[in-house]
Amino acid sequence: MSECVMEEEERAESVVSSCVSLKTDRSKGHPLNFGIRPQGSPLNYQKRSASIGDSSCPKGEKKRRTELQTADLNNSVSQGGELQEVIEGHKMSLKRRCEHVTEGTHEAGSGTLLNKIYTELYITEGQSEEVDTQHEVRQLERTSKKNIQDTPIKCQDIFKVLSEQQRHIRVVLTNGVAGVGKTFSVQKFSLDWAEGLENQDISLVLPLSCRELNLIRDEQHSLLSLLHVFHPTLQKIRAEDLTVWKLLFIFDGLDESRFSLGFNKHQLISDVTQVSSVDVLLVNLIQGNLLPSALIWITSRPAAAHQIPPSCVDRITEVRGFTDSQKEEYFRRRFSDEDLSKRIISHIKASRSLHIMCLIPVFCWITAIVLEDMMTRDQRGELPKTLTDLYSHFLRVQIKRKKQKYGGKQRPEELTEADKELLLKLGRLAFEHLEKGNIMFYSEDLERCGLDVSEVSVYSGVCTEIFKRESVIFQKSVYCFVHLSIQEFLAAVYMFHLYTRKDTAVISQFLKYSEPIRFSGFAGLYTNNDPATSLDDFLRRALIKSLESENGHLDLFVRFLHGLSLESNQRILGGLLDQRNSHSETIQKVLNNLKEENSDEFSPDRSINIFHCLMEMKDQSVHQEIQEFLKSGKISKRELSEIHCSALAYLLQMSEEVLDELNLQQYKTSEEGRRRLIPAVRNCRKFVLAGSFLSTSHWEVVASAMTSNPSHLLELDLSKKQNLTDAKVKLLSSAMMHPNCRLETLRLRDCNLSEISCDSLASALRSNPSHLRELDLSWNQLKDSGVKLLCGFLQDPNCRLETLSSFRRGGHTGTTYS
Ligand SMILES: Nc1ncnc2c1ncn2[C@@H]1O[C@H](COP(=O)(O)OP(=O)(O)OP(=O)(O)O)[C@@H](O)[C@H]1O
Repeated sequence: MSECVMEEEERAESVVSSCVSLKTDRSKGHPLNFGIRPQGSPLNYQKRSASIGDSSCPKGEKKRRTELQTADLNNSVSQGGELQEVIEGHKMSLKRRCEHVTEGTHEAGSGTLLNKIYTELYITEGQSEEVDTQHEVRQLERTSKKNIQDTPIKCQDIFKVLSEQQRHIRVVLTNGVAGVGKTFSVQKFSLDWAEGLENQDISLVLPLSCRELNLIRDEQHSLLSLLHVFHPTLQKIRAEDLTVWKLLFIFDGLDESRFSLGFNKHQLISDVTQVSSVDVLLVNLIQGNLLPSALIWITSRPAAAHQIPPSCVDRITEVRGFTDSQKEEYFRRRFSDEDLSKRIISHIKASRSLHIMCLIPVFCWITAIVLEDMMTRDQRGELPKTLTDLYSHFLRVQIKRKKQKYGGKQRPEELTEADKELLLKLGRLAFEHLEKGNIMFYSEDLERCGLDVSEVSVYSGVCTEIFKRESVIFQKSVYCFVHLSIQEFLAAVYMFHLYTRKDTAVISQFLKYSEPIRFSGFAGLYTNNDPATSLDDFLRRALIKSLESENGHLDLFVRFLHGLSLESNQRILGGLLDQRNSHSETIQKVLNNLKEENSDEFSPDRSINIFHCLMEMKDQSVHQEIQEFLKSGKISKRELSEIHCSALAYLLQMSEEVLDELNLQQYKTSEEGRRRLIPAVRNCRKFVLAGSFLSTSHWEVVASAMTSNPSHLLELDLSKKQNLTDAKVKLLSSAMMHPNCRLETLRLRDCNLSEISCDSLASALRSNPSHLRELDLSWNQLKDSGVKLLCGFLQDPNCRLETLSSFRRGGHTGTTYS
């Protein structure tokens, strides 16, 4: 081991408690540049600060101790009080920035105290699978079940070495869906540091939001000048200071960055005064070419996290939102009126979908705003139970707040023509950018939709101006909806409005199918450009459009669209939508369409959204029938329709209990119905799939069940699947290679396996050999070469296989290994 590596390990050891062992290969292959040791690196300080992480230390005492330690550090690294002053100045400035939160309803900087409302979040080390392929609201439904195998980690500990297997943690990547609390975590971490409470071994915490960095993406900067721009209090620091201090750079919201990180091909930079573009500086920092001892924390929504190569990351964490008790804690902290918080908590507990949604803090915030308003005024209406209900109320509360704040002659509940116009322009912005997948808008984007920037800032609860403070440095403001789901809601409001106004041009453009219509139910009914005439026709075509989306980016939009067709929801919106189309016969037609929809061509995950649309329309019949079906225990007796199967798949997937066996043949339903049940494979131990034909999207769901964290699937029986092509075996084999896969039994009897398939299986078995106990390959016409490939695996010392059955059609005997 080279000397410099040892030095790095010593440093790593020194910042955490003494029980840490250095023996690990976790950071193997990480391109850390250990060769450059910062001059006068404060090793001594770090050793002395080892007890900082001691959570048993009372807060006051901890603060006093850490203040002494920080002072000690700063004296040792700076050659005078001047730099100490710089640090103190930076701490004060950061504290000012972070101590208040802006939650959309306040002017920047004038909001609530962070420490008053901050509620501990559930953060885990590692991350759940397939987070990047599904719409975020669907992900949250899936992640709402807490996994037993998850390792929780506290926000303030993310750079600490917590187990014997870990070594120095330099780069941390924190994933999390929109609104889950990543920025709040960054803010809390920074505030605790600035107040001298946590992580005092770090000399400077330097948050840099990617939104802000976007604004200089076309400029050239050195790392030093970048810091001067974003942290003006650091004007006095020099290049040498950066190399001796322990710095933490926080890049918040990688998903919002509009620059691309080229890790493979970029200019090498190791000097903090060398000028380049922001993306190149970032890549060099992450790779450790620039300031190799600096800590880096990157936060991102899951879809963008892949930009950072795994080899550069020492720890991945995932913000999972609030656990059930944290949800309650949130509402208790938020309201000083104990009775009100109790009533809100019990309402949320009584509504399953609201309760699930509140896993994400931003939904807690929306729910808190709506329920507080409804419960504290004299109101007779029903409390919201569906998402459309909730979001309609949210919009109404925002309108009311605006009226109270800025005055106006009419009653706060009433919408003026100007209000309507403004909301619809916002809706247009939301819709046009939702289609393109955009969540951030510049003034030009607003102007294109006829929005006056000053109007938008008045609606601060709906569309937040994010760049207030920085406007001194930058001329450009950036806007976004406070949460993607609000953008989706307003987009649906806009689209529904266009429908009621018969604005066929935009509607037809939106509904245009990407391919000729292939559905049996639709054949001959429409041509691509036919305008939607009736409400049921319009909603049906919007649904198909959403089913066609690969990542489900229109799922929530289409759910809202269905919800908005109900008069009860339109009424909440106070005249924003025309109510003339919602006759009960039309509504019944829409419901029937949803129940009879043929969606066999799409992923079964997408089909579940049809059931959600039904729920948004407050049709509980399918849900109730499935609950009765489950209670009856007679699963093979009752005939199930396709929509029943989607509802069942959803309930089984979300169930707290893991199903022992999912055998598709046991259900009395059509072939499509069986395929719609497949998402339930994610929550069962044994999956039996005989007969049914599955397309790639179905196999992908099975593979995702094998790789999810944790994976419950222990036994997979695919016997008699003659159409198990090489490509599908390859998909399954790749899933078997995944470290999360725990499959113990795999039955592939009579599957017509080719040599290529045997090869894929053999490589999977070799790369992840420790789980599989039983492999049944009987009644396949395996060639000798295929058998040889598989037998190679039997010699692997890690092979745990106990039974390998390989009868051939000719009747050779199988072999049992123990
Ligand atoms: N720990 C928390 N305690 C209390 N409220 C929270 C917490 N975390 C988040 N929130 C609420 O959720 C909102 C969204 O949080 P935040 O901006 O941190 O999410 P995010 O993960 O950064 O989202 P995005 O990816 O959309 O930027 C906050 O404005 C706040 O209302």
